[in-house]
Amino acid sequence: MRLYTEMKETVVRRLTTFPKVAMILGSGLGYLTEQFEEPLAIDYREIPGFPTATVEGHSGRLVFGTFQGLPVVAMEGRFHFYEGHRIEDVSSPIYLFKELGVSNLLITNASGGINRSFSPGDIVAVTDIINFGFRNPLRGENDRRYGPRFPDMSEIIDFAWLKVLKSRLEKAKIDLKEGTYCWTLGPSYETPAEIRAFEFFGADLVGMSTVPEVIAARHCGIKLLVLSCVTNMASGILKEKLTHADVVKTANRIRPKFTAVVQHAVESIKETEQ
Ligand SMILES: O=P(O)(O)O[C@H]1O[C@H](CO)[C@@H](O)[C@H]1O
Ligand code: HPA
Repeated sequence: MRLYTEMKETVVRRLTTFPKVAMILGSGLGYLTEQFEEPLAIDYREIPGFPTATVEGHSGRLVFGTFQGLPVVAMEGRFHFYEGHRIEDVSSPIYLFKELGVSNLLITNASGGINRSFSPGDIVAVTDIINFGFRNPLRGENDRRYGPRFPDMSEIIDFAWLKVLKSRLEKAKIDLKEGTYCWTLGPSYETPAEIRAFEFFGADLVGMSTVPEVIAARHCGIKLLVLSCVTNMASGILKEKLTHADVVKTANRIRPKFTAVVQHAVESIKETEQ
């Protein structure tokens, strides 16, 4: 689509190396870009047609650099449907990544834990999703240059990539759980009755992002891994009230562990290619 090539042209003018790996950093997880060598930040406002990030904990920059020896780009701040963006704009960064030649995408998010074996601070590899936002970014005319009209969704992530990551984390004695992520539109948190319903339908985690990005990544064939930080137990599971300030606080609390898991995830890419 013309829009994505325009976005690409603006970004490319500033780059010396094309990224191989892209990351979308969830609420409170933007600190990861501090680990990048030779960082180059581009404000979303500089990119034509790119939406702007409005949520606290999402600073609104594309940061390029080197991480674990690989050229990377990270979104410090993602787009959520509840901010008022069109659903196709929520997923537009994925197509920019595709245009830039990105082969691997690591999506991260903050989520509420529905599965009672999870605790705040846990990191969960998302292995499946439920679209309870009932919106699809592929609605409308399909651009066949990116992918098919009816993309397969039977395996949303790259399980070979996850396998390597799990074996690395086992050796490093870092715990990684697995689960199904359920998307709600937000921005209000869920009610206890909604969480009971989502639990019945097989959800382990709940959040207000990720699913449109996953659908777009499957559409255009980028290898995907999704890591969720459980920042709180979902509504009604504990007595506490939910606040975004607490979500960001917990995401910050697990900074060393989360950084280590992402380092291993990027290192794992090298191993899957051997
Ligand atoms: O999914 P991310 O962007 O990490 O953020 C999560 O945290 C916010 C709510 O606290 C919502 O935006 C929810 O989706
Ligand atoms: N619900 C929805 N989104 C979230 C939550 C939650 O409990 N925690 C972090 N993001």
